[in-house]
Amino acid sequence: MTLDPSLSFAVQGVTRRFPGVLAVDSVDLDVRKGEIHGLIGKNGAGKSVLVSMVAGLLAPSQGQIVTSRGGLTPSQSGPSRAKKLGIALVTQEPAFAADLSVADNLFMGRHPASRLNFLSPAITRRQSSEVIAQLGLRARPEDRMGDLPLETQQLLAFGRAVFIEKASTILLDEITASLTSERKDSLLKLLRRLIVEQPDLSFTLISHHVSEVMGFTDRVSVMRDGERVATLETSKTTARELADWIVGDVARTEINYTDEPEFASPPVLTVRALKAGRSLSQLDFQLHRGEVLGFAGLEGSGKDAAIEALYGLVPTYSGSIVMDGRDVRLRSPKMAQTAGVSFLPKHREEQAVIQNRSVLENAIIAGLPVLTNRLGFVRRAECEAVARSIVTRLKVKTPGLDVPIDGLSGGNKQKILLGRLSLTAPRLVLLNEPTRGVDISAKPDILKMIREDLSANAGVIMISESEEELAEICDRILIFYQGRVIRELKRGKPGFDVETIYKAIQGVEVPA
Ligand SMILES: Nc1ncnc2c1ncn2[C@@H]1O[C@H](COP(=O)(O)OP(=O)(O)OP(=O)(O)O)[C@@H](O)[C@H]1O
Repeated sequence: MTLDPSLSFAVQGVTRRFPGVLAVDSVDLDVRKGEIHGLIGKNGAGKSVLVSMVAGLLAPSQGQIVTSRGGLTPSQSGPSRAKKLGIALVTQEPAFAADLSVADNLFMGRHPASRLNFLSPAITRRQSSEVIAQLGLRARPEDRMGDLPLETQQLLAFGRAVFIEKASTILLDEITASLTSERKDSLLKLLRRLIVEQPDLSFTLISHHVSEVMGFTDRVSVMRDGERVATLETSKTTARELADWIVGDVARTEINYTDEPEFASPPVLTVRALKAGRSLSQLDFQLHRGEVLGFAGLEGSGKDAAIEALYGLVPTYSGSIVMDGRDVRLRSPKMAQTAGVSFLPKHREEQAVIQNRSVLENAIIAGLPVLTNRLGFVRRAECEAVARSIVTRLKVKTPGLDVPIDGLSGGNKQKILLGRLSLTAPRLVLLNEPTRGVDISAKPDILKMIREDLSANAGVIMISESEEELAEICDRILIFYQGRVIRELKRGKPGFDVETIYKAIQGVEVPA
């Protein structure tokens, strides 16, 4: 295992398989010392699996990762080995102990090497203050980690890797995704400053943003379907060219066009000049019964704020929301439900599944008001009939109605949650990533159910990270970019294809 001294690490013929999935397919990749290397590709392209192998969290099925201090192979891998090689991975969800202080977290696991090298609390406090200052954060070494905003925690995880572990190969997995734009800019500028100060460092930056990669990297590698399809000098390429590499040339033929749908009835929802949270600055649109409308955009583009405002989760919104001709104020989820809105949140396990409760209870909870008699007792037989009909109609695989929902697969849980959405006969159904974390076999059933059942008597709005999925089931797609809708795509019209959706989301110019 030898490495060209100009390189920080080399991925050589690396493959990673999971049952039924070839996540990374014979990838070769060189990352140089002193460079910021972007890694970009659509969802599921294999970026995270690749960097997880470089960080020793997953062993390659084949191939090796080589650094100047040694390598990682199918038989010799592991996070502590990667750490010894000077590799650190920073992710969106830092693994900190919420109850410990910032200083304790930053120095966790760094045992004194000798009595003379003892890390006294005064030293860890002082060094923590220095890290905090380098990152320009508002925090103190003694603050409880769990009390700090996630953004601060993420930056501290970065600070630990760079300033305390002094790693030389630093992998950043989408850490810019949830940062405010000022924080993002200052972090990316800090990367450049660090590289100038320490030319042996390298940063490998996974990002979904073409503009970010164009603005802050030296070279960029594009992943598609598990393969590295290109490595480009950023200064010699354009955003358009990069987007072309990401999408590939198969996209245009994937979708079966149908005629442009017509919706003659009055709209169920009219939104005017909606402004909500930090990210949504302006939104105007109408939605009809029977229509499935996609919201597409990068994180922070305003699409999530829009859907949350429509479910009463952003009480400070401004603008007008008219449902079935009536002006409504949606200051709380309760008010939204009363107005006829149902919502499927993105974080199913934390926000929608009732853990340790049965399939039956999870299936009927939204319908309790109509399944309870005048004395307040639940009508058991009706509840069972409702739950059974959800299970049968959506082909939910469960050993019974009374078993805890926890044992069901992600796809089967999601079917239960989607089934219960229609119990209140909503006029507007909001779905945030309905196929997130769902096994592949359940996806077609879920999409069919959205298309055929949920939209039968309601207007449906759906957010999805998958352009393919949006193009498959939506009638119309609104493209959000930097807080507003920059493009509307209609089924049956030119541009209703994966390539256009992807480029429009990235703000890369596409002909209208
Ligand atoms: N633990 C796992 N078990 C089975 N399949 C997996 C596992 N982890 C990832 N995959 C699959 O490997 C493929 C590549 O996933 P990966 O997370 O690397 O994509 P990505 O490019 O990072 O996407 P995203 O941008 O959405 O994070 C996908 O098909 C994914 O479903």
